[in-house]
Amino acid sequence: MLVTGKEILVPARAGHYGVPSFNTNNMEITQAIIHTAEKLQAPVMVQMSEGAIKYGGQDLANLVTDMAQRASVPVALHLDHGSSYESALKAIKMGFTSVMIDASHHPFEENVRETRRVVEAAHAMGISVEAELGRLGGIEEHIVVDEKDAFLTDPEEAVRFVEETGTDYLAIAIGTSHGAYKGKGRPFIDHPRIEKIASMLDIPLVAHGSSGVPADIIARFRDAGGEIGDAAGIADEDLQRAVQHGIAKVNVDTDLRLAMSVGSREVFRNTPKEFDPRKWLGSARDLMSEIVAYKLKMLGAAGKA
Ligand SMILES: O=C(COP(=O)(O)O)NO
Ligand SMILES: [Ca+2]
Ligand code: NA
Ligand SMILES: [Zn+2]
Repeated sequence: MLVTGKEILVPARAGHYGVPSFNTNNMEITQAIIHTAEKLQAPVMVQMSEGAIKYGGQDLANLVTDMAQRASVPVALHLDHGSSYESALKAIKMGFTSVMIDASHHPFEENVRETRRVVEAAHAMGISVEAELGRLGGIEEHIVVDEKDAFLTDPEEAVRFVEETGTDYLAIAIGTSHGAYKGKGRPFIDHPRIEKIASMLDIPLVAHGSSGVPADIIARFRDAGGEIGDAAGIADEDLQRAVQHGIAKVNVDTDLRLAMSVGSREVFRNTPKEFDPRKWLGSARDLMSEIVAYKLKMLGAAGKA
């Protein structure tokens, strides 16, 4: 069933498990996410960035909301990194049941103002809101935040921010970053900071940049002709500890991008004569489904529908 993000994330925080929020851009990714969640009887969130909206538009939004409505588990359609009030409202008009307003690169007061506007409008329409305080390293679709400008979320500021905005859940910067290169070796996750914020805020917390960038997928990507540098992701143990302490939504995009690429590239490499798209798209869907299943189990969402 199609539900709001709040209906999925409030139980997740209370139950000390994480719900992955996977980015989608097409039918196969969406099927891998929702069909696997149904198999594992897990709640799940499907998210579209503004780039995905540009790429798939209402066609893709309708595909997601239709599959979500027919699903046997709770599914939300979430706007990832909404960059303005207009973008958030447009997404709600398109059928999204959860919207992020990402104004975290602005000064605190401006972030509060922008976020509060979205919260008032979204709540008037029964839609839940994600906001962000703090700045992740890496590339957020519309802005590049380089390391020196990245700053971790201040707990006291977070309390003030939630009081002044009324946001339903809060994305915090605690050491993760977007993309395949999250740092040399195992990225530092600031668990004391997560635990301090969680002790002061009872709303669900969100971890962006949480892909694991698994070594076996990276090796298969290279073996199938892909080129990638020394990629590194977030360790499962760090996510499993984080979801014990307030993180309820775990954003994953890179891992499915890599899996989709590996699934298709291996078909191109193994069967050069193949020209039935269902062969490489189906292989991509299968590998993405494996990744989705792993995440749902690892984060504890399996069986929680
Ligand atoms: O935060 C993310 C995705 O992060 P990854 O690049 O680690 O998948 N989307 O909003
Ligand atoms: Ca941001
Ligand atoms: Na988001
Ligand atoms: Zn993100």
